[in-house]
Amino acid sequence: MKIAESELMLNADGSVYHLNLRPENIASTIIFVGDQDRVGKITRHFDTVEFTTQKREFRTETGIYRGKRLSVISTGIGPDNIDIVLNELDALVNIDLEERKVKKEHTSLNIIRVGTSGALQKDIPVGAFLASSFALDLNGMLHAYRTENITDPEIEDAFIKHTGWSDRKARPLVIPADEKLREYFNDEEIYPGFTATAGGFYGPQGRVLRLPLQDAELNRKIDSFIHKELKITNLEMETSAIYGLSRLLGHRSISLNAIIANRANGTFASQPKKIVESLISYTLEKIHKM
Ligand SMILES: O=P(O)(O)O[C@H]1O[C@H](CO)[C@@H](O)[C@H]1O
Ligand SMILES: O=c1cc[nH]c(=O)[nH]1
Repeated sequence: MKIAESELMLNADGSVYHLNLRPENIASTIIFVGDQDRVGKITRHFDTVEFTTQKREFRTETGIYRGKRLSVISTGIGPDNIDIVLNELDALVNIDLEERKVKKEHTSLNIIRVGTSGALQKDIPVGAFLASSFALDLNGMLHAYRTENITDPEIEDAFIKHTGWSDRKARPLVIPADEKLREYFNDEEIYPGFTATAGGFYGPQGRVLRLPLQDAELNRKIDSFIHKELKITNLEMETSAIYGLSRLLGHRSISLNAIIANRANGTFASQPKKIVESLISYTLEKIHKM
């Protein structure tokens, strides 16, 4: 079936609407970052950069890092942007853009997020690296899709009960990382994590500046949730959306985060950029050996 022009929007040069990319512009291993300025901080380690583009917050650079072709894409902030980035990347590899038809053969991408995050547990220090074994979706974007086969209702129900989760908010969803990537990034330099993904930075992550929260105790209840030794480790704004859409579309993903704040201790890194730089070096070395 042909996909209508209004559903798969393309630019005049045939590139996908928001990312400005054509199929030949991307590698099969893609690093996601939130911040568009982080793209160059990664590709400056590359031997060569063959392609660069940017539209809005979505910057892409593709090149060679120690013999391996990689793309780096900035996703901007939040799960709503991940909906755009993952659907458009998937279209680049799994839809014939000229015919506007889904290809018979499926192509799977490797997606590795290099992000920043705030730890929720006192014992995960600022400066640590964390690989999310699981994601807890607190924002709801994924409910637009059929998620019943990729989520974990047992943990979700326990979390809903423990927190007294308001039924006026979207049901939280638990989604695992890709098993092979999780195994590969399971080493002593990096904390294994259960990452909560919020739809905002302030209220949705329990921060109070001037506005009172719907549930002032929610962060404390998230911190104290334990299910079969699993504790929620950190808060950020993309991981669950990446895991959910990757699973639904048949791609492999893992999210790595530089811990730049500790919410339980009330601390913030004096040099967050340095922590991100170290996570970039760590990640590139691991990808090189993959
Ligand atoms: O540093 P990035 O990758 O953007 O990640 C984190 O930082 C942003 C908020 O400051 C959110 O996108 C959050 O997920
Ligand atoms: O606390 C934090 C730190 C970085 N990014 C977030 O989304 N939250």
